[in-house]
Order: sequence, then structure tokens, then C-alpha cells
Amino acid sequence: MSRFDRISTPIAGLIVVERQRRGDDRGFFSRFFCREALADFGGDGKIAQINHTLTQAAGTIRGLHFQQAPHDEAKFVSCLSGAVFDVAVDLRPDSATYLQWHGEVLSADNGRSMMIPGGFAHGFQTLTEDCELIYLHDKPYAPEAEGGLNPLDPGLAIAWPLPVSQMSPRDQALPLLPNRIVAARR
Ligand SMILES: Cc1cn([C@H]2C[C@H](O)[C@@H](COP(=O)(O)OP(=O)(O)O[C@H]3O[C@H](C)C(=O)[C@H](O)[C@H]3O)O2)c(=O)[nH]c1=O
Repeated sequence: MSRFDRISTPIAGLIVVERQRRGDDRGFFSRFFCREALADFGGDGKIAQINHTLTQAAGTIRGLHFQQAPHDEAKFVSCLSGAVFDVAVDLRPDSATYLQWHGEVLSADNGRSMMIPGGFAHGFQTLTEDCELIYLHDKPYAPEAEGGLNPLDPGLAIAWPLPVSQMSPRDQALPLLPNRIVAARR
């Protein structure tokens, strides 16, 4: 029995991973990550950093963040409390889905993770209060390489499920895509 089910998305390389649970009358056991079963994470399944966030208000958006190459990191994003609408945007310039986004509900209940390759921007909106996320990264944090896209950019037209309740000042100030890039995509 596989410990993980893979669900493909319309964007090549962007995978939803559903963690299988073995329940009994105490609750359940599930394997959270496995380098052997998820060796395609970051190319060799190695984890460089694990981050944890708590976001208290429903409707909050964090992101859209990425790191410039060669610090472009793969992320394995999971929600252990509450529920979020998790979004990845394809920033790979040669990709057929360049600048396309895909969103998935990740929740404590559905046991789903988003496995995001390097070359994507990532963000999420909380659908409930008190959402806790765990991010596995295949490369370490490199603040000098940090970049971001404005999550409310009409050029991306991300269908956030809730009215936006909170964003950091940094995320509010993230740049919009240049018109020439948006026009070229259509
Ligand atoms: C990412 C990161 C940040 N930090 C510091 C930098 C800031 O002083 C503070 C908060 O960082 P930031 O405002 O980037 O946190 P979020 O807005 O939650 O962004 C995160 O959530 C979005 C959705 C992501 O995908 C990123 O992984 C991550 O940037 O932690 C660190 O010390 N180490 C780290 O690895």
C-alpha cells in the first residue's frame, strides 16, 4: 500500500500529494514525508529547511514568494490545522504554462500537500482561522534572492475564495507584472 497518492495538476511538475492515513480507535498514523517515495522532490528528495507558520485570521493572504535562481527552491507545503487555498504560479520562462496558476485546498482534514518545483511563486489564503502550515524546502532561505508577485495582480487573476482580510505591508507592495508580459501571455 502506497503511503502517498499523487494527483496531477494542469501544470507539469506541480503535484498534489495525498498522505495516506492508517486509522484505529486512537486516531490515525500517516507518514508525512519520505525521501524514497518522494525522491523527485527538489530532484533528490533532500530537505534543507523546514518552516512553520501560524496565520490567525481567515481571509489572510501570504505570498506570492519565490527565490531567484540558483536559490530557486522546491517546496512541499502542508496544512496541519485549518484549511487554506494554496496557489503556485509557474515562473519557468520556457514552460507552456508560464504565468499560469493552480490552486488547491490543503487542510488538516484532507491530508493533502502541494509539491512545488523550483521556478514557482507560492502563496495561500486562509479559509479558516488559526491555520498552521509546514513547508519543506530543498534549498535554504536566501534573503538576497527573494522575489515576489502581487497576489492581487489582475494580470494573474487568481480566484482567491474569500475577501482579503489581511496581508503584510511587504506583500501589499509586491510588484504587478509588466503589461508587456501579460499581453504576450494572451
Ligand atoms: C521564508 C523565510 C523567512 N524568514 C524570515 C523573514 C522575515 O523576517 C520573517 C517572515 O518572512 P516572510 O514575511 O517572508 O513570511 P511569509 O510572508 O509567511 O512568507 C512565507 O510564506 C509564503 C507563502 C512562502 O511561500 C514563503 O515560503 C515564505 O516567505 O521570517 C526566515 O527567517 N526564514 C525563511 O525561510
